Amino acid sequence: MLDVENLHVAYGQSEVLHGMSFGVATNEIVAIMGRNGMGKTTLMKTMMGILPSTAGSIRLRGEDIGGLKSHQRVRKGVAYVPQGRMVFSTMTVKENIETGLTASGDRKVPDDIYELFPVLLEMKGRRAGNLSGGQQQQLAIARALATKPKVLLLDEPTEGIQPSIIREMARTLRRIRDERGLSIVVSEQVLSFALDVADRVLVVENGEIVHDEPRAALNEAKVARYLSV
Ligand SMILES: Nc1ncnc2c1ncn2[C@@H]1O[C@H](COP(=O)(O)OP(=O)(O)OP(=O)(O)O)[C@@H](O)[C@H]1O
Repeated sequence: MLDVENLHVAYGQSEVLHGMSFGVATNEIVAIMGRNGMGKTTLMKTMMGILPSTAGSIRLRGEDIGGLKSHQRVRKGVAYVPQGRMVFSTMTVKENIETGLTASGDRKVPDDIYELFPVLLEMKGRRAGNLSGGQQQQLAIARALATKPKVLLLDEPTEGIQPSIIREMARTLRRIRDERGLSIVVSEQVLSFALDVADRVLVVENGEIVHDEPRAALNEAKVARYLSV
């Protein structure tokens, strides 16, 4: 579904991704793990077209999308839940979700989005800024799903969220994958969440992928060592 090959990204003269390659299959959930500053956000932003790459390719179902602008990538089926959620705090919950509809062409928020996140239906008239962190994360995911994506990118969705909600989020993401046949790429520092949610775990260290293993065969101790400072 998604193929990243030899991706290089730099801020000015300083290269931070040094030739990353990986693929994500249809229906697969891949967790990209790594400590702060290792390049996860840079990778996510580059896949979404927010940052340019200096070399390499990004293909969606074989089509090179690396030259497209973000909004064009959304129309091709890539959706993004940024770090820190970035909901529009003065807009209502419903209005936030509706911003995703321009890409799908739907005129109203599909019922199945509120079925996934009943709390958003309850709160659809409230300003997003008044929601809790966990509710805002659900809203950011709902907004992304409103674009009807094939690939969902989430940047550190568990950041600042309490453990019970983190477990629920893992279940919800697997349900989204099962029901919609999506591919999901999630960057993460919390190993227990990655183990709950992912089919495959990659580790990024200093802008390179240093570990890539299916969940079922994962050497947890080795991954934990990469994550410890
Ligand atoms: N705007 C920028 N200008 C210059 N360097 C940057 C910029 N943004 C990030 N970097 C550097 O790029 C490297 C990768 O940062 P990135 O934010 O991608 O890491 P990360 O793994 O997502 O970390 P975090 O978990 O803190 O988000 C770091 O060394 C960081 O200092």
